[in-house]
Amino acid sequence: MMDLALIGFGNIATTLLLLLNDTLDAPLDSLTVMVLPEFAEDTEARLERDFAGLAAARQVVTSVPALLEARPDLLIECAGHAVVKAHLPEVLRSGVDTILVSIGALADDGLHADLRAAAREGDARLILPAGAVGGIDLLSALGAAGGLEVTYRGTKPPKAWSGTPAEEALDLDHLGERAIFFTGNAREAATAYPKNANVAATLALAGAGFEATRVELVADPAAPGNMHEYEVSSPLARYSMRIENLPSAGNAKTSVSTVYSVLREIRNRIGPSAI
Ligand SMILES: NC(=O)C1=CN([C@@H]2O[C@H](COP(=O)(O)OP(=O)(O)OC[C@H]3O[C@@H](n4cnc5c(N)ncnc54)[C@H](O)[C@@H]3O)[C@@H](O)[C@H]2O)C=CC1
Ligand SMILES: O=C([O-])CC(=O)C(=O)O
Repeated sequence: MMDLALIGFGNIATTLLLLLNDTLDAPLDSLTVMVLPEFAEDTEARLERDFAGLAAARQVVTSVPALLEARPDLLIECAGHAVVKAHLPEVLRSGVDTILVSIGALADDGLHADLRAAAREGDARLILPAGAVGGIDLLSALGAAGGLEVTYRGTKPPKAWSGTPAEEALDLDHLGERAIFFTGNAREAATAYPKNANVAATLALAGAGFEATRVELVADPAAPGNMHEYEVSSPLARYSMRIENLPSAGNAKTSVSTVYSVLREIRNRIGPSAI
């Protein structure tokens, strides 16, 4: 049915494989998972324990050349910005269609250009999923007409901002009320908050670009989840969006809907129709 490869075996990857296990009509031909060497043994054990029925053949690798030997039809990057830079040019140049989840990495214009050139060279496609946000279809369509104004606000409970520069501005453990700790553009947000502002980059890429997309980041002890709100004004349409996402059990920074967005991309590639 498909030779699937993943880079990363964290929250998104493992949840995605559980979903595929539950929803695919037929097993994958093969599943190749690339992890850091220190996680190889545990990952092999987990693949055999939980995903033996998901793919006819399963293997864990620790390098891109080993991954490419499996000749995957589709690769899903769910490992982080550093992996996008270090490994995806080679993957795309080798002709492997790639779903890039850590979209904020594309705030680096040079890297984005390299990836597009690699995809052209390899006759591969670089696929950017909507991830944790919605309305990307309309935003991207309106973008073609120009004249877009986009303002985005990302609000999460304080603990989702731990380990980020928000800690320098706020006492996240004792935050009593909502606090805006970042105001700037999408490039600054995606670069400074690589695990929390991929959505800002997605909106920028689909719409008005990294400089023109205004961003506010907020910690709120009363937030019902990871919230993404944005307003769009264009000569053709105006709309606003407010999404309250359930955080992942395995990573409070990442919304569960991100995994379903990747699942949608896979299903759209293997089903008889796409939506
Ligand atoms: N586009 C979007 O809307 C969203 C994007 N994301 C991004 O997706 C990515 C994955 O998110 P999660 O699964 O929640 O994170 P996670 O931290 O649970 O998993 C990342 C995994 O990548 C692995 N990894 C790191 N470097 C590696 C390497 N060189 N080779 C192989 N594996 C490596 C880590 O060991 C870890 O298991 C993150 O970059 C996150 O910021 C998350 C949510 C929404
Ligand atoms: O944009 C990100 O990096 C992650 C995020 O906010 C979410 O998953 O809700």
